Amino acid sequence: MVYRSTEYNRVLTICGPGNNGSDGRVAARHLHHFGYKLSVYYPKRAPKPLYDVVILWLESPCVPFLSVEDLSMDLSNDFDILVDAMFGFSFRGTPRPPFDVLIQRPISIQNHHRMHQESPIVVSIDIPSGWHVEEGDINGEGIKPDMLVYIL
Ligand SMILES: NC(=O)C1=CN([C@@H]2O[C@H](COP(=O)(O)OP(=O)(O)OC[C@H]3O[C@@H](n4cnc5c(N)ncnc54)[C@H](O)[C@@H]3O)[C@@H](O)[C@H]2O)[C@@H](O)CC1
Repeated sequence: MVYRSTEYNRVLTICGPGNNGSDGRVAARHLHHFGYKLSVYYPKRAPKPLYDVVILWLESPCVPFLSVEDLSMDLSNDFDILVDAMFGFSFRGTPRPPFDVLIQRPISIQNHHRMHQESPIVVSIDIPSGWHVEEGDINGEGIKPDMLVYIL
């Protein structure tokens, strides 16, 4: 582990509506068992049985699913790691609500805090959210993660 749970304990996983979001919830489950303190934000739930199973694995007092009201304006106060599981290789165009605002939150944290104080580490799964799978960060508004987790 590069970012050990003893140092980087509080993790927020932000999940999108597709399989990238499912990867995020599976990652959350594993991280919980590795000793991290997990929270999951999954604002746009897709009605798919497989996705429901992954939610059932997770939903417990130990891994809260947050509502938008639970998210503080400045996520850097509450979390040491943000897991970006919003979009993977099927992302197209520019982000639609609520992800237009959500994608901006890790980016603005990185821009505002990095020079002055510690900010949460941003870890993207498969593809940084907002990037086109082949053409990259076309709009220049995608997430620039500290770490990308990609499994061949
Ligand atoms: N297919 C595979 O081989 C595997 C895929 N996996 C994961 O699944 C990801 C791909 O999953 P999906 O194909 O479900 O796609 P994504 O999870 O990348 O996203 C699809 C969802 O995003 C929405 N969306 C696309 N563009 C949007 C925009 N501009 N604004 C708002 N919503 C938008 C779509 O309507 C759809 O609901 C991969 O990147 C990877 O993380 C892994 O689970 C393992 C295997």
